[in-house]
Amino acid sequence: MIETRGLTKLFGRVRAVDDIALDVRAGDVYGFLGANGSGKTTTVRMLLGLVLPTSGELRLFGEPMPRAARRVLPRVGTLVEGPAAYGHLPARANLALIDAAGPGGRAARRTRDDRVAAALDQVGLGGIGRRPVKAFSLGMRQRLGIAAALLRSPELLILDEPTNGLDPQGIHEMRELLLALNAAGTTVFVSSHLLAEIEQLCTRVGVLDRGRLVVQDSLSALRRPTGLVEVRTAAAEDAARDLGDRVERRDGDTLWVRADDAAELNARLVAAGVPVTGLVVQHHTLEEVVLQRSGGSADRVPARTAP
Ligand SMILES: Nc1ncnc2c1ncn2[C@@H]1O[C@H](COP(=O)(O)OP(=O)(O)OP(=O)(O)O)[C@@H](O)[C@H]1O
Repeated sequence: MIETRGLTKLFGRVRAVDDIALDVRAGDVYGFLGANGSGKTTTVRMLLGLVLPTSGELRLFGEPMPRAARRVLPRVGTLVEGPAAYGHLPARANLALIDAAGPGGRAARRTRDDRVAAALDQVGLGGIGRRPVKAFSLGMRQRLGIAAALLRSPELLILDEPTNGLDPQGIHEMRELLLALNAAGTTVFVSSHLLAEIEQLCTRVGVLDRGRLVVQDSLSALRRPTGLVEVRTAAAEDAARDLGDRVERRDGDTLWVRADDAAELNARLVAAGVPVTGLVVQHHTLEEVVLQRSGGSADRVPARTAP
């Protein structure tokens, strides 16, 4: 769906995006994670032809961008830098205006009302009535922005920080919405600086650090097992004695044991007469992987140290 090679953008001497090779596949919920100033927005703007790359190649649906923009962009729904809307108009009128600015001519005009109603329904604003957009909460505005992105039933959604400024309830609703759209066949590319959000939402993750793509893999591969299994038992003493130096750490009733096969470990403990009440395979967290492979925040300016 999205493929870049050597994609680079310089602003003067600042390497905002530095030689990145994105690979977003059909069906992905792809999380594009990076600290503030790491280059996410610049990348998204290049994907959409809003900013020209300094060098490198970029394809959407296998077609070169921005050359094929007129063919490609109608297949893409976008939300970049907060949705714009006329505050004095209701949601329906705003979407009708956006729809009218799109391609389609007379045929599109005939089906406009249905399309607008369907998009509002999809984002949970179906019953919103004639309330002007200026009376909307931030969460409702973001949802309206997504509705605008959905008007043409896009195959690919590209969203830049869609949960910015939302409260926990709004973030939860946005996540549910994006998952539902993905389940219905839409590929989703979403940027965020919030690790937990990406971890809960995405199937594949790319991490940008000072313009460079330092991680790109499926979430399940990134969260691979650590090789430790957490064991809970009221007979922790007996378990520790039986397992010997396989026990990495112990805290009260809980032991962390080196084991590649949790079932084998369980069988061994049960055979030794140890009652196991809990057994959890430990996985690396996305946070560990990101911290390991990237430096500090790109826009953090250290204090000058005295000579
Ligand atoms: N038009 C521009 N002119 C000059 N420098 C720019 C321009 N746009 C972005 N930059 C610089 O490029 C770098 C990457 O910025 P970008 O906005 O892409 O990051 P970001 O990851 O989206 O950050 P944020 O999460 O804060 O929006 C930053 O150092 C920024 O200052």
